[in-house]
Amino acid sequence: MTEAPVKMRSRHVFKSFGATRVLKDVSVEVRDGEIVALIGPSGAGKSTFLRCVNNLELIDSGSVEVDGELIGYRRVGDHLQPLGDREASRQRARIGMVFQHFNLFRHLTAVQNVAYGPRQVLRLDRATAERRAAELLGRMGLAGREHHYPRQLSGGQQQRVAIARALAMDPSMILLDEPTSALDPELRVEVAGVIRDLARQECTMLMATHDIPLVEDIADRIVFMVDGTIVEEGPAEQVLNAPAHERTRAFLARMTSRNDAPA
Ligand SMILES: Nc1ncnc2c1ncn2[C@@H]1O[C@H](COP(=O)(O)OP(=O)(O)OP(=O)(O)O)[C@@H](O)[C@H]1O
Repeated sequence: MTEAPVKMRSRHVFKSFGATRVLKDVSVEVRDGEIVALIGPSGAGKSTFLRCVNNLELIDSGSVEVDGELIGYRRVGDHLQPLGDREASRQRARIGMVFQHFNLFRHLTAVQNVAYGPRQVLRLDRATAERRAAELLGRMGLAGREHHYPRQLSGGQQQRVAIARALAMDPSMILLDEPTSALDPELRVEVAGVIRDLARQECTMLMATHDIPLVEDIADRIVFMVDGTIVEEGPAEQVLNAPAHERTRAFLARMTSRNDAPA
């Protein structure tokens, strides 16, 4: 079987915030249609890495490419120059991002939240953008909630609006940052179901998560990161069942026992 083409490739990414070195030589590949789970303890740098892929943060050195295009910088001769605002937001618009705390506009309804990007960035007219938004909300099981404001929706429903919002831009890939971790168990199941459906539709996803059952369910590959460095990566089944590294084993044991603990 030939391997799918590479969708996202990071090479030797370093990122610091002041004196805090957060990413230290992170090289990751995500292939077209692949679901990659980025796992690891709190503070490992998972969110920061996703933010770098989406150009919400600029890396200090190394490179990130999506569909072969350099993210955050342009080459000028031998040098790299940070992109201007316009180019940076064009890149951001091509990569969907779903956040832990949904990040919906509070003053916009569900359908307006989903239609916002297509109207502002893709320049769709209002009727077309809202019709497409309503269709996507329907696919997320939110028919009838189109005109609700975020405060009138449960956390699970808000996260499904956020996923619809990401899909509305026809993204090249979707980054999910702890999409289920702000949710109660039953709402988590609801959102996990939507993410599982997307995985079946061969969306390309890179997801930072502590939700090991969701990882077991949908991930093709796992990247395990500790303290800004990748400790282990491989096919999900292999990493979950026979982790090669002691730190991966200890982390998974800790996470699994926490998930199995009575509520
Ligand atoms: N904007 C920032 N300014 C300063 N430090 C930051 C900033 N963003 C992240 N950090 C630091 O970077 C480190 C990694 O944070 P990050 O949120 O990427 O980790 P994480 O693996 O996603 O953790 P969690 O699982 O808790 O979400 C932490 O020490 C954090 O305090």
